[in-house]
Amino acid sequence: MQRVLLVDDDKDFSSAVSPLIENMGFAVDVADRVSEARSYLARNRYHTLLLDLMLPEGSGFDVLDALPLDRTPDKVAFVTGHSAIRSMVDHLAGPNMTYLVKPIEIQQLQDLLLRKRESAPATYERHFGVLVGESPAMQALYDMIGKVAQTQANVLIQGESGTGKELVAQAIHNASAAQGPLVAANCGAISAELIGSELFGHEKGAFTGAVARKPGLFERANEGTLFLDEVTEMPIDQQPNLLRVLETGKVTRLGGTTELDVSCRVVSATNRSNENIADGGHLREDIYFRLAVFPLQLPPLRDRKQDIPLLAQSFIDQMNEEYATAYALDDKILASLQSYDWPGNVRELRHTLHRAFILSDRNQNTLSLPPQLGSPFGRSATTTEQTQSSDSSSNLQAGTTIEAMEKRLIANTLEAVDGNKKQAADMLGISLKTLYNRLNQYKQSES
Ligand SMILES: Nc1ncnc2c1ncn2[C@@H]1O[C@H](COP(=O)(O)OP(=O)(O)OP(=O)(O)O)[C@@H](O)[C@H]1O
Repeated sequence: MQRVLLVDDDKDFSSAVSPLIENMGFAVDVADRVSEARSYLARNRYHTLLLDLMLPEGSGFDVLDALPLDRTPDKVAFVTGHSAIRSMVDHLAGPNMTYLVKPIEIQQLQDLLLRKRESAPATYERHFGVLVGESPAMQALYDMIGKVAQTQANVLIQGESGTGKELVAQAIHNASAAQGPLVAANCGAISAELIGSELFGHEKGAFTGAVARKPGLFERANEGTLFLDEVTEMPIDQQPNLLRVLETGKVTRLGGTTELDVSCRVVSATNRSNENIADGGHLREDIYFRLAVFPLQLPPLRDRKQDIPLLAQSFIDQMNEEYATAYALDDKILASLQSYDWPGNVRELRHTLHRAFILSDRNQNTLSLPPQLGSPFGRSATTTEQTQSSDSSSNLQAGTTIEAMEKRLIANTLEAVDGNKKQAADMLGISLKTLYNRLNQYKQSES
């Protein structure tokens, strides 16, 4: 939620205006002196600063003087009892500076806060260098990331596909004092035969094809963070080896005899729910408790739709930078992005904007969205009937590529088994590894 800072020593005025601002969908902080305002500004970024000119300890300008460069609000309004202030503010003002004369009318506040919000590009912060979003759910997540990063606790991140689990692992690593690197492995994509050697390393000659000594991922992540994505897809017979390393902090390479000390935080991730992990026997209970010392649940995007404008703006900014373009998002586009449920979460949003970016007319600078939002991985925006009829009409249409058909088949199968990749691979008659390879290919071609 965007924030407003109200700096005024007139307590009656602050307590009358704050609820009005809150009703307009903002969080409000109130400061009654310069030092308090500065301390709020050091901690938060504000959409609007409402500033009384005359304050204990100085003036509203003293608050502005101390504004951190990266915390410039979208708009500053001086609040005064004297209309004579107008000429002064007009003289000083930039396009985002204005004034309000007491008593303030609701309409004036709405014009100031809401009109600006509609027309200005959303501004966003990258929390821990990577995560965008200011919804209460994301704020709570940042709080937990900040706390757990100060410890060495292992973290299990759960959430639907595309909610940002990998990014959260990066955020935890960034926020920690780790000296070593972040090393990532996708447990579902490594074959059962190779996973031991990938994680723990091997000595030369340990098995056919082991032509040289290879350190494992645990060793490479020493003093850093090991990210085990899709940890619940790790073959069950490999899990005791993992447990041993987690318990002892020692690793023995395959074919080796020496125990090596390894010290790293293990952050793991899964799309599976707690019930599915337990009932499906995907993770041994003892491993679960070692990995999930600190469990984190990522909210789906449909439950934090106020993050959509910020995320969308961040993706458009990235593309504009990469292609030296100047596309903007208008209110109509934002409204239609916010009206969709994004079953594929942030990844699907990003993909849709990328597609829109490619399709848009570069001379117009305004992005045009595809007529239908969503991807083959989307599950809820269209009704089942709509999906079935569109499927049946296009299933065997001449001109569809085999690759597109394969992608659709994989998407539909995953949908039918509620995202369970093992079951989907079985139904499709391919190995889990092949399924992951395909999904990774699609991911790469979308990003
Ligand atoms: N809060 C966020 N801020 C910015 N980008 C985000 C955020 N969350 C997700 N993304 C972007 O969305 C895409 C998917 O994120 P990520 O790969 O971390 O999801 P995931 O939950 O690990 O998905 P999967 O379970 O399918 O592996 C990436 O392009 C990532 O950069």
